[in-house]
Amino acid sequence: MTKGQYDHELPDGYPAEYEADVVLRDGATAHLRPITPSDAELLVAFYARVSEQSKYYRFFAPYPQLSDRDVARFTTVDYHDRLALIVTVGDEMIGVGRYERTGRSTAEVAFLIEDAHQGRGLGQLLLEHLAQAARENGIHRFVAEVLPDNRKMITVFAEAGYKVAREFEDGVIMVEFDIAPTDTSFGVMQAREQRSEALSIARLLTPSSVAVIGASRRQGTIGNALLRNLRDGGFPGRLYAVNTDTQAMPGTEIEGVPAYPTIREVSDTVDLAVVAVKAEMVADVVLDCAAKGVRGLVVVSSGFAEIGDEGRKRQRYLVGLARSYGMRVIGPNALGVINTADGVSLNATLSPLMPSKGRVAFFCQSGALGVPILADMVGRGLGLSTFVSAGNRADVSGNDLMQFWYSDEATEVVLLYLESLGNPRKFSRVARRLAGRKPVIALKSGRATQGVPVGQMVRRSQLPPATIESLFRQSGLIGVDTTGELFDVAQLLAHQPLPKGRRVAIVSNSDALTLLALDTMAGCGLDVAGDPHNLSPDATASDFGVALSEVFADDRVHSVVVIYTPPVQSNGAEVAQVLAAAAAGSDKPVVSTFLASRSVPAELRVPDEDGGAARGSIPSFLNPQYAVGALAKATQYAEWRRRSDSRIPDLPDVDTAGGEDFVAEFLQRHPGGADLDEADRQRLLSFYGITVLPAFPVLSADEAVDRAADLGFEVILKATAEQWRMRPDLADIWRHIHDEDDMRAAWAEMTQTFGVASDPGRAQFVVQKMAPPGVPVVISTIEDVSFGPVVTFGLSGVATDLLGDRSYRMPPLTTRDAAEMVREVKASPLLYGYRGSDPVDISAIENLLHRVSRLTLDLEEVVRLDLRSVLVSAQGACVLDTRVRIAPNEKPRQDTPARRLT
Ligand SMILES: CC(=O)SCCNC(=O)CCNC(=O)[C@H](O)C(C)(C)COP(=O)(O)OP(=O)(O)OC[C@H]1O[C@@H](n2cnc3c(N)ncnc32)[C@H](O)[C@@H]1OP(=O)(O)O
Repeated sequence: MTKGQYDHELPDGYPAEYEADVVLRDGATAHLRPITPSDAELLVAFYARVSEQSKYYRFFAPYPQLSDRDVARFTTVDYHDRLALIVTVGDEMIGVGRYERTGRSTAEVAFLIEDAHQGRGLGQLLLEHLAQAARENGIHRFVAEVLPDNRKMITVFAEAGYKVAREFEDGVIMVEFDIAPTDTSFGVMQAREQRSEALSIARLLTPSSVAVIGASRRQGTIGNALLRNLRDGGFPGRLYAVNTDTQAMPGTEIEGVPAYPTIREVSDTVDLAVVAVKAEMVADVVLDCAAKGVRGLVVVSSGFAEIGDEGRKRQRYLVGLARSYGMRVIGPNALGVINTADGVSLNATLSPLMPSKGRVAFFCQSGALGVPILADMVGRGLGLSTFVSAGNRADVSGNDLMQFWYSDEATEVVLLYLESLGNPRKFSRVARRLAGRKPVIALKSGRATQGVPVGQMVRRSQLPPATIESLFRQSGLIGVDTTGELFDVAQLLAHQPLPKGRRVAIVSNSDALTLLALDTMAGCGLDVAGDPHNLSPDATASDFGVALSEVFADDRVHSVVVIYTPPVQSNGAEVAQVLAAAAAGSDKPVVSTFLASRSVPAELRVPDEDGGAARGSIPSFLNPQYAVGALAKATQYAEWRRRSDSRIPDLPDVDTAGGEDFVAEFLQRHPGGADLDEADRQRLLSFYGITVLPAFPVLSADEAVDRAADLGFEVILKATAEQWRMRPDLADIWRHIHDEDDMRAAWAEMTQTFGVASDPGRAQFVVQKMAPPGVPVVISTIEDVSFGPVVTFGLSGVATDLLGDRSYRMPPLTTRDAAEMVREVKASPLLYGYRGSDPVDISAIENLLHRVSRLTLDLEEVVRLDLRSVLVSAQGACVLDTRVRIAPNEKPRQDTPARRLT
């Protein structure tokens, strides 16, 4: 292996003077430079095995460039004020890290640290090594970055006495390690994952050379179409056709492209392989690609997870194989990828139409929809940056792409067509981060419950369809219902600024269309800024000009809708020119309904250097409802972006480790999972600072009286069985008890109403101290197949239940999320003081919501958590009744060989 074989782009912020030649302890020299994401990526792409006696790490499934006898060695050198970690294989250095001393005791680790939930990951080993090296060098502390969702790991550190220091804007937490003088074992670490993910996707999407494997000579076949589309899409790099049925002879061509029987015979390097051979042959092709040093695969072939168990096995094998050679895979069963960037112009898809270069990126989960959707984009003249239809998403997922687009400068707007959300816990975090930087418009199908095609791979959400919109909104996603709307909103956001508020001015020469616009505005929360400028049907361009200059100058106007219906003697071009001139340079977004167009008409276009529509171009919609609808979505998104009070509260009293230990111990007692009894529920919730008013099971009237006396009256006597709780026709399941006589009378009555216990040994009633009166509310969590954990809130009662009056959010909850959850339910006025009642302590509800959210995120095994009776009053919240279920976590981990150390 030679130096320079890997990319060494330095991340921002590393001064060049960190580069230097240094002499290693054993006398060898090495060129020292900061570790880069690609170094780190390279390192974690190895499987490593540790020889306990030495500091040598053996790679047994190495990069193609390394043989399985290669041994990586980690050496630490002291270089001026910095320590450097040098990773060498044989005589060659494959990675260099530096950790920096400030004073004599602090060092910083600039490393990618790999997730090591299962066993000891390479990142963990690196850390152990660093700790050792630090100790040897008299360094007592260093700092590493951790992603906040890795709570388990943070807990491990906290327990071991490491400080979790600061939380940064993009959610990275710095952990400070105090290096103990003796052995230190590190827990799970994951950092810079996003940067590394983005980097590998960027490489995959910008190949200099591409081979189509299975490039058929027969027109009309998939392999042939892929080759032609690449060729005709203007790919400027080197293109090769691979077809086993060709001669290994110079000059052999398919579709005018140099052809070879296998990729191994291509004399050039190949960056990307587009694979369209029968599923059974894909693994062999992958091995050939690995030998060739290919970096990425787009596997179009079907016959994988979508066909059942056998295909799933084949898919796992494919991904494992590819990743063990450091290759990323798009697919299998993929439509492919497009990258319109200058100098790339890559159309590795089955779509013969390639949209022009633009600022919109598109992740399309459906292959079948991909082709018509791309055609629609071309029809609308909507420019594209990248398009990915990743098929079964066995390796590269929508989440990965969102991470890539976060830092992709060519992309300003992201479109998602989703059928399911992959890893939902990750989805909300990644989406929220991306949406904080650029608009993300999402169309989610898979809401229907009837008539769903058999064998559909999509996991169906159990949540009421309307809640999907609110879950999207929480993450800052712009949810839409149709592909038309997807592009309408994209047209607007790709070309116009975000509205600064809700007030809209309408300038129109059609009363009928103005009315339609006003109706739509009323329905979607936009306000009218003053009276509409209703011009006569035969208004001239200068009439429009006067009205437009007024609204653009008016500070009360946040955005402008222009409706123009041309009279018979059309002067459309003139009106368009006037509009374009009036809008130029304005920071108010403008939308129009103009000559029944649904793109950016030539007159309203600000051309960019490629002849496309640049920012400032004014999109035009088929009718004013579409225009206003798109504006409303943009306005909501802009409001989300402006929110400043979105903080995830700290909850310092939460004892995650206590909760985890409890769950582990509970699962030992109940290996298959079980509902928790009263005492266990109290204990578990106490780790999260949730106090439940104790309830004492009683078996007889005498016992009930004794208990009540112990507690001191006032108490309640409550029936506990599930079947009674749910029956609206029965009298109250609990009674307020003042004294012994009350208790005896109530006992007699209630045992009469609810029947005598079938099992006399099992208590059917509990005695509980009387809680202060308040409004009863419910807080629960649901584990949804599509969205992952979801926290819900509502007021108790049959009516609110029937109406489904609940709010839903994905954890973690920000302070804003919790506040909105409470306000959003229709019955919420009862909490804020209704008809003379005292307002309740809203912050107590919000506090409980945060604790429940945190517990759900921390303890995945808690599959159900209901605080099903919480009384809230002006004095606070009192939790009366809960239900909790713990079950073993059977979700398969998304481990791939490159991420696991075996
Ligand atoms: C919903 C969407 O649209 S998204 C897209 C999802 N993907 C799909 O729908 C793809 C579905 N189709 C498949 O998966 C098919 O199996 C395909 C397209 C991969 C292969 O199609 P087939 O026509 O069966 O392939 P076939 O075995 O005939 O080989 C095609 C060509 O590749 C060549 N070939 C076969 N194996 C290899 C190989 N290992 N290496 C190189 N070339 C090969 C053959 O020589 C043949 O060339 P020819 O047509 O010039 O004679």
